[in-house]
Amino acid sequence: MSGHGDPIPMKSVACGPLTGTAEVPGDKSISHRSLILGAMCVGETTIEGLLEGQDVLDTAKAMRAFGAEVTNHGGGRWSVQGVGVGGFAEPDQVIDCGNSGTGVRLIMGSMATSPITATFTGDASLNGRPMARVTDPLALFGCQAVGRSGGRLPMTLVGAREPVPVRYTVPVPSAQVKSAVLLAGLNAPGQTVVIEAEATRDHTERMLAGFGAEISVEETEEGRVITLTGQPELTAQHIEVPRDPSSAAFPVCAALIVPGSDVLVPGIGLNPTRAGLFTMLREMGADLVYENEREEGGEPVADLRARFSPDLKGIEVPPERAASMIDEYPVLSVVASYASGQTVMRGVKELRVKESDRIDAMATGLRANGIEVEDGPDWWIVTGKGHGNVPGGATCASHLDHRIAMSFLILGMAAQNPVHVDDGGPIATSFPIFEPLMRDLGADVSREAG
Ligand SMILES: O=C(O)C1=C[C@@H](OP(=O)(O)O)[C@@H](O)[C@H](O)C1
Ligand SMILES: C=C(OP(=O)(O)O)C(=O)O
Repeated sequence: MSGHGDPIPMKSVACGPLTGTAEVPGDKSISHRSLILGAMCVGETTIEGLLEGQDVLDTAKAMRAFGAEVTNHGGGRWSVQGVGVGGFAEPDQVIDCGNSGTGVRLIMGSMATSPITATFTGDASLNGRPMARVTDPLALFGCQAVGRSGGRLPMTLVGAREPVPVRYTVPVPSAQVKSAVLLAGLNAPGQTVVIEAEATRDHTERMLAGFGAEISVEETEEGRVITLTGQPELTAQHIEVPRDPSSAAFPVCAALIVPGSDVLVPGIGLNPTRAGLFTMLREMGADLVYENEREEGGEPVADLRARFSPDLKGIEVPPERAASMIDEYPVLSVVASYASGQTVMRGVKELRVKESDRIDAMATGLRANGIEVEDGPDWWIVTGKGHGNVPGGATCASHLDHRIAMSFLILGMAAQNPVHVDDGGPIATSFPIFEPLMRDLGADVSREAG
């Protein structure tokens, strides 16, 4: 979905206690991978609980363009009839990945070692994001890429005719880069090795093993060394997608700052490479409890119970925890605004190349709402006002970024004055039911006349 509809201005107003159960949608990362791996295996993969956000719908459409049969059976049940590793057809249309960095980067990896050509584009946000981080390692397999200056979309990839396996050390902490290389390695003969100095989300490794690939992970002094044997026959799977911890973050954080709240967020994936925010919140003094801890479909899962926490303390976020909570810094900065003292976030340069420059977007909007924020190239510090003292009252720009829009709407739920966002439209990319779900809990979130 390139481009974007008319802006949807929204506001949130301080509300009474948030109570009840928040059933957030399926995990975005696992949803993308289910469709892509489903398309790359032989047979029919069935998926339950797929996230039906626009990012994932765009990946579903892309997999159809590469020749897979993708069917929506309703109620979050989907199936993919795969074409096998190396079986992708050449798309006869431009692949539009909309707002999704994960979608475009993983799909580029999955086609890079097939003898086909594909052209990729996205919306204004995605077309501004760096792609060389993916096309550089894909070039080592023999894939050529031509795009706009600065390695930006739109971009055409000519897949390698005779791919060679690769040994690659990922230079930035990025699960998207790691995954693109592993997916490309699937159709290269021999062993592809990916080394990451810092552990990032490991869904691709787990799911590749689940689909029957030969893959091993070794912890060494260099970091995590992942070895994948190319040209396996992947076998179709049944996948139950756990609920998304990055979406759960919004009702959880709202409950912590709205007086009297008590919210249950069931069935949340708590893969340690994703759960950094919840650890942080507990260290800040949040009343956040894991109930009914269990394993589902190879991923740790629990029900999260979040209650109003009037005595939150600002703390320093360990930089080595950044990858496990990378998408949660915007909403963490909102909670930090209601804490006492400073929340210090370092080693977070990657936040500047997401759907927006998230440090800049949050710093600007928080300052406009009366919060003190300092920032530098790879750090920022939020000085909390303490509970009850957040002024609010400003209109914040969401910059085509779902997490920025949702974070400012959470800010407004306990502020002295309503908080407005110029465009809530992007929320549909990852959390299409955000508005009704938050309203059901008791939040006063609404759309405003444009
Ligand atoms: O692999 C993934 O599913 C994702 C990886 C992260 O991006 P980076 O790889 O750019 O850190 C994250 O921000 C994104 O929301 C999802
Ligand atoms: C960074 C994100 O997504 P993507 O990179 O897939 O656009 C996100 O969902 O916060």
